[in-house]
Amino acid sequence: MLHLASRSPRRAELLARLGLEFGLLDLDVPEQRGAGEPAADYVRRVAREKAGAGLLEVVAVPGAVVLGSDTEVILGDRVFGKPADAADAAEMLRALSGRSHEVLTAVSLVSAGREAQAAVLTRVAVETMSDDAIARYLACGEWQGKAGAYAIQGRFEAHVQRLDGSYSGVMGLPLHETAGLLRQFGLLP
Ligand SMILES: Cc1cn([C@H]2C[C@H](O)[C@@H](COP(=O)(O)OP(=O)(O)OP(=O)(O)O)O2)c(=O)[nH]c1=O
Repeated sequence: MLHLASRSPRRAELLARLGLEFGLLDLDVPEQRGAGEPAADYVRRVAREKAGAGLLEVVAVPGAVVLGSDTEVILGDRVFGKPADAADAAEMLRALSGRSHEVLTAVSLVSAGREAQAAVLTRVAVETMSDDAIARYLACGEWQGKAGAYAIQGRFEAHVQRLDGSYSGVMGLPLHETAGLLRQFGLLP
């Protein structure tokens, strides 16, 4: 039985598209990047920790497999997680305006005896946004709880010039790579 260790409704919606049944685990795993920790190591570590924390909850269930995932927005040496408030979100959007950044999502699958992971990097080019355009976007509220203060699956897509990589990965769960991991665990044909 598969369990999704996530509070993100997007991840549940995306996973459901693969057509398999799964349970939901409500966990709160701290996301704190270590000093000097490379972004890719950080995203992979947090995804593994989410899956590992989930496994502790269901370890008594025979055949339990847990999926954990993490998404961060990377701009040079800066890593943007979920903004703390509107001011933080405004700062992130000003930094992303008029340039390309990367969205990195790692997915971990763990069971009692096994672990596997995939990570997907997607390049996203954002048009130049005026302060007014940023203020209008912030007013719609969709930035809340999203890495980098935007949700590509909503109004923000109008500001995206190009995307090279995985659209579902930007939303939080790259479906092609996730299906590959689930196949390795015998959960998908
Ligand atoms: C960039 C981007 C991020 N996001 C979301 C995906 C993730 O839910 C969130 C990044 O935060 P995460 O810490 O990866 O996930 P989460 O806290 O929402 O959920 P959980 O840890 O319980 O699984 O940002 C979008 O929905 N659209 C986007 O375009």
